[in-house]
Amino acid sequence: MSWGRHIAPGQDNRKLPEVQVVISPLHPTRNSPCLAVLQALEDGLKRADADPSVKAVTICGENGKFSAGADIRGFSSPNKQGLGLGPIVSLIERSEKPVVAAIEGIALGGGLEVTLGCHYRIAHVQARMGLPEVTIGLLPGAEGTQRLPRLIGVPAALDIITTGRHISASEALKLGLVDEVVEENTVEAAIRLANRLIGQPLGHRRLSLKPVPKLPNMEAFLTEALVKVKKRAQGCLAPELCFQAIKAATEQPFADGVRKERELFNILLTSGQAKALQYAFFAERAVEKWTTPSGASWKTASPQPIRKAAVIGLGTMGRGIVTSLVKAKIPVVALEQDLEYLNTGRKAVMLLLEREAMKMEQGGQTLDFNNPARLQFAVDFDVLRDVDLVIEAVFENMALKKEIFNKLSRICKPEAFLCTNTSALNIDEIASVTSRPQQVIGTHFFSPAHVMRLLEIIYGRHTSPTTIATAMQLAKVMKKVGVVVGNCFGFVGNRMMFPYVQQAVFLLEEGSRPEDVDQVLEDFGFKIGPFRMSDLAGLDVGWRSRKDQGLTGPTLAPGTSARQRHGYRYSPLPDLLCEKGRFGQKTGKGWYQYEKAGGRTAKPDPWIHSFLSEYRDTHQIKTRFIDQEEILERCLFTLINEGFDILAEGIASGPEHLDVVYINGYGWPKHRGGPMFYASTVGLPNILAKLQKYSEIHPDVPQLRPSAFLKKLVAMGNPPLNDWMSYLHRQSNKL
Ligand SMILES: CCCCCCCC/C=C\C=C\CC(=O)SCCNC(=O)CCNC(=O)[C@H](O)C(C)(C)COP(=O)(O)OP(=O)(O)OC[C@H]1O[C@@H](n2cnc3c(N)ncnc32)[C@H](O)[C@@H]1OP(=O)(O)O
Repeated sequence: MSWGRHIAPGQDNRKLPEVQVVISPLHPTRNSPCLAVLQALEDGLKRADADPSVKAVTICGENGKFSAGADIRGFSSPNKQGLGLGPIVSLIERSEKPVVAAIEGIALGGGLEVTLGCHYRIAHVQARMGLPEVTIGLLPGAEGTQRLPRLIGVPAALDIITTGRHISASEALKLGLVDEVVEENTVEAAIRLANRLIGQPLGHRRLSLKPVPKLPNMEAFLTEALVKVKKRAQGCLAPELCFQAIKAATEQPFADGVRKERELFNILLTSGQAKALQYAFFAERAVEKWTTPSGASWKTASPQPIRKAAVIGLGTMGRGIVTSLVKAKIPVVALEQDLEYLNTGRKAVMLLLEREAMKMEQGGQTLDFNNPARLQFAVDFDVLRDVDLVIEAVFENMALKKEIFNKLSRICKPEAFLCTNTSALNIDEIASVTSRPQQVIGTHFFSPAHVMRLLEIIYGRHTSPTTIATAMQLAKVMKKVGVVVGNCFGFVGNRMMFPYVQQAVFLLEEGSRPEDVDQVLEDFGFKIGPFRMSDLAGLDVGWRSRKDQGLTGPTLAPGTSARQRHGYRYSPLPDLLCEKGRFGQKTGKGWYQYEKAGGRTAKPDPWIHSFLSEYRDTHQIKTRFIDQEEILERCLFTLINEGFDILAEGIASGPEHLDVVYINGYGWPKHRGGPMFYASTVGLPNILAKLQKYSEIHPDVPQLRPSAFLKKLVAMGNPPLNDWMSYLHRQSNKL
């Protein structure tokens, strides 16, 4: 931080003296001396106040960035930061000399709270503002929950604080969060304004002295708002506590509201949820720095530019992928096998794009998709000659994919990248039919592809670092989180999902009902339990895959035991449902019943209950009561156990990768940090002990047998998650 006299350029000859206070940089370094920044700000203000030659103050950031707020790592250090900013904001507000904030770049969190203490705020047209504390499990604890509603009213403050969303300068101006938006030099504009304000009364600009603007029916508004906040939060504490703090602003004087804010902030700060959310923040950034076991890395690989892309197949996935590419402003050719499929696909894509355009318009943005240079539909592979990258998104069938890749290899220009959207198939086998396996890569999108943030990026044996870097860059441009993983059946996400779903089905065999299992996992925080998920995705998808694997259907060897495959436990329950045409929502019946085919409201189905009971009788399974703890442990611990195997095999380069996959692709509750982070909070010895217990009871379920890597970590003394990977190749004499 620096401070000094500042004479605004282009001023009149009176040359009014003032102070420019420069505050914290955009990216606080790891151990950013935040307290030092605060101290310097306080000292600067006090000196400005004491110096009679100083008539006004402007506060701005360094290098064209106002502030990204506190260094998030500081919240988990013993000397927790953030608590000291409130009094400084008050100090700014109390200043008898006008204080103007010059907001450039970003003003987030504590940074924005500083501006709320200022008497005026000027923002650059490209600046973004927000109070994202809720996203890291906190609330704006420097009196922000008390000042913002006084400035812009309760509904807008509630929206900004409970969602943590960033807003543009133009929206900030509309809301009254800033007084002026400028296109030129913001600091100079702020200095000019500060000079004009010298000697003018400031009382009405001190937000702590203002009442919260009234609403015709504040109580009813708040009641309704709380329901919405809780629904969105799905077990996450921070949004509700943000709400409570804002409610306090509507009911209590400023000082009491600040006390309440502090009390709520401390609850959040010491909650495990804040720690988990802050871990998730850094995990998402850590996975950008990908590496592979062969030594390829983000540091040395450079992405190639993608000027034009193609998508093959306009089914559900292809439509979403095309929409994402158009939104990312990448010209795209959408290809289908014949005109009939093309027309159906085109209509669906246009509908998606129209909806997206409408959403974007609300945020003041436009989406240009009616331009053939941006989006072209075709049935002829010849149009793919000049594209830089193709994403194949056809049916999950190896023979079909190989046929397409062979064709692509012959038609596309030699430097084009060939991506396959698959959720499980072998990338090497697909690449083997091309003459450029180094440019073949898996890009596993999640449905709906234009909404879901995860992109699993799967490298094969021959995939080049440039290809990985290009796919990662594509993910970034599409505003997705790319996670680089190795090639194995189901990759990371589905491979971990398999034992989870398998346990859920075994629990039904033993005595649970679908709604019991779903409830436990939804109470844990999953957006949707495994059976509701299966009904949504369609039971026929897994059925087809099991038929392909010879686990069921006509290729199954005669005399195979109904509940065993290859000597291990198998449940035919999902197959039996499919044989009865119960594919889930699409047929109106699955694990639940629906109001009609395509219906969305799942209702427990008495038919399923009696079907399960008959099934247990047939197979002489004694129905038993299964408690919530067992449901949770068997489903989650087998998923986590698979995660340890994945790490040990080098399929993912760290636990953060698995966590980012699960948070962004599988509805894992972010406030629990992802499955591997959750495992670290439960304690690896506890997980191991439970797996051992369940494995003894169910010796024919290999997924319950503790992973060797998990055992090793326990033997090594349950090290912190950050250190796990360093134990992978260390010898343990305790094993
Ligand atoms: C004097 C007044 C100023 C205020 C000083 C602070 C005083 C503290 C007192 C009060 C506390 C108040 C509460 C808070 O402020 S909580 C923090 C609120 N802020 C945030 O949540 C912002 C989080 N950051 C982001 O949203 C983005 O990083 C963004 C700033 C928008 C930049 O995005 P982008 O350009 O895409 O860059 P990256 O996200 O990849 O980030 C680059 C690297 O910077 C690291 N980073 C970013 N923000 C923080 C942060 N707040 N704390 C610690 N580290 C941060 C990020 O991890 C990347 O690191 P690396 O390169 O190692 O991966």
